[in-house]
Amino acid sequence: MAFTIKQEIANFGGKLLKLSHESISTKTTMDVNVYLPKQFFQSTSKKIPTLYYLSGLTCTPQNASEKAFWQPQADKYGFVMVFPDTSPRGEQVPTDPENSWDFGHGAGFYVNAQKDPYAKNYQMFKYVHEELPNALSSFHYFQNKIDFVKLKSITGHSMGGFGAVSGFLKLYKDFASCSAFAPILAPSLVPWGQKAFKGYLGDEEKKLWGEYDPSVLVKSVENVDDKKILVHIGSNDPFLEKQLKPELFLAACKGTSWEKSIELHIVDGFDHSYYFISTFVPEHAEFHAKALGLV
Ligand SMILES: N[C@@H](CCC(=O)N[C@@H](CSC=O)C(=O)NCC(=O)O)C(=O)O
Repeated sequence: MAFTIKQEIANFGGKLLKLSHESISTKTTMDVNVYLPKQFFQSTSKKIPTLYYLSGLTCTPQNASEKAFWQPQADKYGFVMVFPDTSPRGEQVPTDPENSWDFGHGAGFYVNAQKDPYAKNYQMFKYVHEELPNALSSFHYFQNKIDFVKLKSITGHSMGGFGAVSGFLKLYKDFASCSAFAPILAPSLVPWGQKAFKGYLGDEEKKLWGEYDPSVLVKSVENVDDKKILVHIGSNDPFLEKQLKPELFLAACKGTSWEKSIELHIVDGFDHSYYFISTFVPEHAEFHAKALGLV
């Protein structure tokens, strides 16, 4: 499917492209930002790997593009950044009946909805993990110089941190590495996750909840390649105790192949914002660059 280039912006050593395309999965127009590092504009025989960044509640592709400062890191190591949107949007797309910001528009939770009226559009897992990488691969602008499908890693923030870890565990072989900032890692047990899973997957479908919940997935996905998951959470995060609850995820990992593979850092004084995220982006960039064979 073709992309429309809405804006092409010189940024650090490369370019930020603001794209949109018609999605088959969501049946809507989807926005996505792609940062092309300086290496894209130099002659290279090797394909450039990709780091996908999944944003949190209320975000569009702009939040992280403007405030996370991934771009200088992408230039430093030579990876492409992809910033997808967080949900389908538009007047015809149903949203939260309560009009709250934790469900519906801007809150697709990276699952494939099964419940009406959301199932028609909220197919974000399929969109992010299948449709988008394949569509980007065939976009002529990129001249086949980028590997969007086979050489990729994933990261994200909050709802997007959940999406990154959930997607990584479900598609273990597809990703070189995974990290997350303030992720929701036990969604079935916290209010944001319960509301989203109930609305998109159904209250009666607890088995389906487990197919996305990282705290359930770690019990069945074998970490055969001894991959690590890097996580940072601020000690002053207002959502730490009610929504993030990293202790539940650590407890779930106990006795599994993931027990020694979660590198969790609770960092003193930081909150939930992009001031926190941008502080630790360089550490996450290096972590992914190593796994992608760039250092
Ligand atoms: N209602 C507020 C707060 C919403 C918020 O904090 N959103 C976070 C993600 S929370 C978990 O997924 C966020 O990333 N906000 C965008 C930002 O640029 O900080 C609001 O609407 O901002």
